[in-house]
Amino acid sequence: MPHTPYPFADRTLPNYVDGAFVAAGDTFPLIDPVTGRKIAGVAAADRALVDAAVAAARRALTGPWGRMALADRVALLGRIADAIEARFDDFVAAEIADTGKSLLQATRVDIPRGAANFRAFAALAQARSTQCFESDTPDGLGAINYSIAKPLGVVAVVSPWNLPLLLLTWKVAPALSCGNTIVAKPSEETPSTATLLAEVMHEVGVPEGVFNLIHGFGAGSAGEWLVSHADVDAITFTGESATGTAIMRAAAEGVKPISFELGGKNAAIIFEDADFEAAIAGTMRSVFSNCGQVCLCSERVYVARPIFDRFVAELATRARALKLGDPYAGADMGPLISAAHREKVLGYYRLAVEEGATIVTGGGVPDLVGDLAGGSFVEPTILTGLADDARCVREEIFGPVCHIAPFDSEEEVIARANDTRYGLAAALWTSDVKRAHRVARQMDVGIVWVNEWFLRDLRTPFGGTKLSGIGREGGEHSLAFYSEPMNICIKL
Ligand SMILES: O=C(O)C(=O)/C=C/C=C/O
Repeated sequence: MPHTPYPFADRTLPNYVDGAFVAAGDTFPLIDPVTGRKIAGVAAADRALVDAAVAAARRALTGPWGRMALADRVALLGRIADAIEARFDDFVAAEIADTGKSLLQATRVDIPRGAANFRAFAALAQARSTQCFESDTPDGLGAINYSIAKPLGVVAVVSPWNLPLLLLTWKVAPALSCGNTIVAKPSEETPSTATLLAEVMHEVGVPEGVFNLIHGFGAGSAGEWLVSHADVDAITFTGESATGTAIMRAAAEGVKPISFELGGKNAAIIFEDADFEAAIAGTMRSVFSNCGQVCLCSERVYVARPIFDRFVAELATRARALKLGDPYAGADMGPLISAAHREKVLGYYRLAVEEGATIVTGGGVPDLVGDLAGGSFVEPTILTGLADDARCVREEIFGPVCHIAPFDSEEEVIARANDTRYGLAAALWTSDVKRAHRVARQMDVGIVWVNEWFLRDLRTPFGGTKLSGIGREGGEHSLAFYSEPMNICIKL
């Protein structure tokens, strides 16, 4: 179907430093995962450019941005949201070119959240209050203690390839709303909407140095130089737990605040009294959305034994009906992000068989022809029959796959669902309101959905426990992370 062309076709995506687009130096290829073809080149920031970006961000803290009134900062965030919406089709085309995600996912979730994140944190910053205490003193004259929120300073933002614009702006919006400046490093797989965001910032007049964008990939590149940079004040990262560990080591040197949203091996629990159709539809979304490449996806599904066979059969029927292919030809599900990630997921499909799984559906590569034959597609896959200690049940796969197991009691399924080193999210399906509250509270995760999945109120605490991360984003939790509170005591 006709659609907006990819904005950077056959060009070099530039870095954005101190208000200028910089495309000099080495480049690396940008691959469209639908076809496996190179669609552009990406300018890799060298260490000098990373230094320049951090220095520009430092300078901007004491320039017009640092002196800007809150109302003007809030208005600027609103203009960024307006500009994203004005270029909505460009952002959709860019996000799909980088990821191959479905038109529905890009137009209903990813790009709308880009604007929504800026609007949410403009409103939260505007409404923010601080604390004040009237204090008694021995002389009886009293004192006033009040607190103010100051920016952290220069914030390093390292964002992932699965929800590129959503997750980049989920950090950039609150960081800016609190008066910080930013050096952002998007995933090498998905530089396009981040580069469009830099164009938007430039267009709406965000002062130079406030938002900087650097590209790079692999070890010994921009991302590593950024998170270990001595003049960065804080680091926020969403991505794999192993990368989080490496970033934490780099942050330790300067004792820097870190905000991490990492991996998951999330459970979906379907009780016998669940609304069956809602549970099936909701679990289709929580397993296969974005080709299973969402940290909140359900890779472990537990179904009450009396409805187990019916649930497995129905989910498999619907999984087989998913249309894979070109996002612009109405595909329900696109490819994985890259050939390398496809190899990782296919490795788990093979491992599942070795571990004794029954492959209810999928387990391989779809038979796609023409341009799509070069894409990183895998079949939506449903496994059963694995033991709870199987690697496919314990390790994050990050693909369109789940393992479904029966359970017999509430206590049993809670214990099994919590038996993981991760602790991000859970989805519970039940019609019993008491059970919903009782079971939700016992889940060792940061986020529980009941009879829903990925319904998002941006004011709620968002993040995970254990290997799934450190801290919470969302609402006042983001404002708290991106601020340094200061208490001032006035003797009366
Ligand atoms: O919806 C959000 O705000 C969010 O952070 C989603 C994260 C998904 C990670 O894969």
